[in-house]
Amino acid sequence: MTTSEQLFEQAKQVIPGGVNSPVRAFRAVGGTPLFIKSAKGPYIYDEDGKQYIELINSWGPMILGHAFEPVEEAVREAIQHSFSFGAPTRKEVEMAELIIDMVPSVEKVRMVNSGTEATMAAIRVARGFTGRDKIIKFEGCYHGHGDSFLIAAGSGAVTMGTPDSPGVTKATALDTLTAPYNNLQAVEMLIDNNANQIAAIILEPVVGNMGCVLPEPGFLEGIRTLCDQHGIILIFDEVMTGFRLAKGGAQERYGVTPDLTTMGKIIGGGMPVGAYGGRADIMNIVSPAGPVYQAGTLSGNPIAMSAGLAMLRHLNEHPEVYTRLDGIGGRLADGFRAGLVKAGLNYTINQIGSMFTLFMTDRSVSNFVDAKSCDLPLFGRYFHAMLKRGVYLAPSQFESLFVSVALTDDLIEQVIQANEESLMEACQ
Ligand SMILES: Cc1ncc(COP(=O)(O)O)c(C=O)c1O
Ligand SMILES: NCC(=O)CCC(=O)O
Repeated sequence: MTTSEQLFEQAKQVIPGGVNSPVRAFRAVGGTPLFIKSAKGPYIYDEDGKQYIELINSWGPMILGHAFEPVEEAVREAIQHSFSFGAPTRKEVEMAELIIDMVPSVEKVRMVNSGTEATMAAIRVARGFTGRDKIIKFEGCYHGHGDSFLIAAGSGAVTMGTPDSPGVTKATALDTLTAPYNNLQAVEMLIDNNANQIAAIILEPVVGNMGCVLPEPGFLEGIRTLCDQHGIILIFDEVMTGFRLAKGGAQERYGVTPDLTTMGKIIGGGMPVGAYGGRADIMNIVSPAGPVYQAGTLSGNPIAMSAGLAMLRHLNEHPEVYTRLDGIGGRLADGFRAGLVKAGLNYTINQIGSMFTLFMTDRSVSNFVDAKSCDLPLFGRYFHAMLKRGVYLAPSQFESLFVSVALTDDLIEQVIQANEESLMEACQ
């Protein structure tokens, strides 16, 4: 038995399914999750001392590689002054100013502790502002585990076969309307059939949670126009894409401006941080400025703010990081395509910047139905073949891979080689 196997046996006795978040279990691919001991730069190390090249990077946050020194230093400095005050700090002001500088659509911002908290608060604010109850989300998008979002949800929810989770009340589910991603007509119909009842449309401007799916030309613009025409608040969930696809996120890259933005992952430099922000007139209804309540004992935590500030400052001051990430993502996608050709497979690769997914399907993938057409047993064999070759992928077809800037040219070549061999092995 490996140490990971031993720990997993122990974990299953005391933690549901042995993991603290379902996506970590190897349910969809079989086998035992690796228990991780440490990570540095482009590598992660398991409890058995094995080294893997990282393509998950903590599901996004470690965009500069693991244990990035300026972040480490900032945390070391911060812990000397105690861990939490539950009172305002200078760092929170600096953090808000920096976010507003990097993401121009954000005029005011509130810090929370996770992406889930950010999206839950954002729809409450949209409902409070508009006086309407319903929201529209897209099939296969994941916005954290808030009740309103576990309807046709992507990521771990679809991986585990529970995109509509039990435990969500019927009343809550009725207030969440869903449409296929990239389908403006379906959204228009929902709006027409629910006149003056839609508070918000929330979407991942580039989806990461059914695998990586890009908005088709005109889709984001069309949603923006519909929101303007019908007094609907447009929420971009940039928990994954924020500070990743550009320093100003997908909204900068696509030139479409939401009313509210939710953020997470990179914003905390690896610490538990989320944020939501946007138009000042909307954010001013948040308590104590206004009546919509939202709070948190540990919100704006000084250690987390220090880590996040160090991360965001680096990204803000080094735009070349994004050029490099685009280069790495592009090279990997090209290399993976070459691997597919060699293996005689006509599968689909979606990539933008440092996000990408190899979908085990011949169809082009632009929505949840397309994503679900993948050969999942083949993906499982491919996943394990990659793992055997020292490449750590997300253990599900319904996830995007996240590249960090720590990936050197040599490592890119190793990953491309591993992909080619793994495709061959998986198809045997
Ligand atoms: C787009 C998106 N929104 C929200 C969330 C929820 O964030 P968290 O896991 O920090 O609660 C995630 C990931 O988990 C995400 O990918
Ligand atoms: N796509 C999945 C995530 O980004 C979240 C990870 C988690 O829920 O643990």
